[in-house]
Amino acid sequence: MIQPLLQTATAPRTVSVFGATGSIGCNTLDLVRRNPDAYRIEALTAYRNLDLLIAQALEFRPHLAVIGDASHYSALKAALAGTGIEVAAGDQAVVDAADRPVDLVMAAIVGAAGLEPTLRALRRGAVVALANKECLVCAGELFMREVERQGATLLPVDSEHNAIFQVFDFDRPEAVDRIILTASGGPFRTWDRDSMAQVTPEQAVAHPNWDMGAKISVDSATMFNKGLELIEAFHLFPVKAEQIEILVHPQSVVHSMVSYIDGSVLAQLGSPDMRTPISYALGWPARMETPARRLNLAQIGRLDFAEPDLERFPALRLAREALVAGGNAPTVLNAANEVAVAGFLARKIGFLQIAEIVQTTLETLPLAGVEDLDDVRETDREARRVADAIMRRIE
Ligand SMILES: NC(=O)C1=CN([C@@H]2O[C@H](COP(=O)(O)OP(=O)(O)OC[C@H]3O[C@@H](n4cnc5c(N)ncnc54)[C@H](OP(=O)(O)O)[C@@H]3O)[C@@H](O)[C@H]2O)C=CC1
Ligand SMILES: CC(=O)[C@@H](O)[C@H](O)COP(=O)(O)O
Ligand SMILES: [Mn+2]
Repeated sequence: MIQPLLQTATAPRTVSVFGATGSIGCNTLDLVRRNPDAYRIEALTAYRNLDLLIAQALEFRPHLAVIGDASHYSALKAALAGTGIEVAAGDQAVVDAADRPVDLVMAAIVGAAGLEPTLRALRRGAVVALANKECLVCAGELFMREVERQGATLLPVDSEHNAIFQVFDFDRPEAVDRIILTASGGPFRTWDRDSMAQVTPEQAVAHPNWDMGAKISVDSATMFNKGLELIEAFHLFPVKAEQIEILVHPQSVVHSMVSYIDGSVLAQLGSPDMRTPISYALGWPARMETPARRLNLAQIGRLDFAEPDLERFPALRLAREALVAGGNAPTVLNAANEVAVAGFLARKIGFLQIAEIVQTTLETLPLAGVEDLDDVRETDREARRVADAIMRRIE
């Protein structure tokens, strides 16, 4: 049983889970299930997975269950009738669910769709456990400005950023030399480009180490995931872009490292199980017990590291260029990637065309400043339109 510092036996921590039906959402609820006295669920949100949302609502008895796809409203209402659980549907209802006062919000919606509810939660002053990296890619500066303005607490859940969060000396950032983001290299780490041209969605979502949703699994395979994480790290930690390195580490045991000016390198290690970083956020500032397999380095025997290959994985180059260019470029990169990944999963385009579509979209749209959230929304819409048009030409 956990014993977080901010909790007493009579006051369970209240939690809302956005993206409850996804991989992060389910892992979060698994930890809650194992610690029933320590947490109470306020709101659960899903998008299309009605059956799972109903099952989760019946098990965890939140005050509110929201389905993003409004066509499921009646079915959700009927299934939860008589339970006392409030029901809502539609995109706006997902955002409004973030108004519910809670101790912690798990932001685990996939894609830029997570931006508005997460911002709403920040504005209400919730502690936000952030899995949704696309928030920071498409609106990093505005998002972090909002965090500062609200004095909000942001707890990184993405395994690499959670690792860095655990070993970064926030009191002495000037002592940090570099951040080293580890990358598994994905299922095609050793493949040549000709072979990658033929891969199927089934092969691309089969990550060697992690069990994740389809979109992030494809991102890992193209290595856009590491590109998005580069931009995510830039916004989360007080370092310059050139201080963030990417290092291929196929075993996903060292989750990331911070290198200090005295030559010390601090790393966080663990079995690849998202329940460890999720638990760090759920229990924060205390640690809680998880069922993650204990690391046995003697059994693992060796850990490998290598430089990333920017020729075979152009996503890494594109993401760094977008970060350095700034302005609307990261928003465009993220939106085009979301469109291209969806197209690949729907078998409209080939694997290598994901990065091609992102690159062409970036080349098509002029670099411009992003002043406010309306600019982000407009850039996101326009980039999706352009990426979609490029995809149709390829199809
Ligand atoms: N999975 C992992 O281990 C890791 C994930 N992350 C990040 O966490 C986030 C979630 O990833 P993951 O759990 O894998 O994703 P999944 O695809 O497994 O789950 C996504 C969740 O978001 C919901 N959703 C999808 N589209 C919308 C929308 N338009 N509006 C509202 N809700 C929506 C889905 O609902 P439904 O299923 O009901 O349609 C589901 O609950 C991503 O940003 C990812 O990059 C970061 C590190 C590790
Ligand atoms: C679990 C997690 O945080 C993922 O982002 C993971 O890191 C993906 O693995 P890659 O290193 O292959 O992108
Ligand atoms: Mn990650």
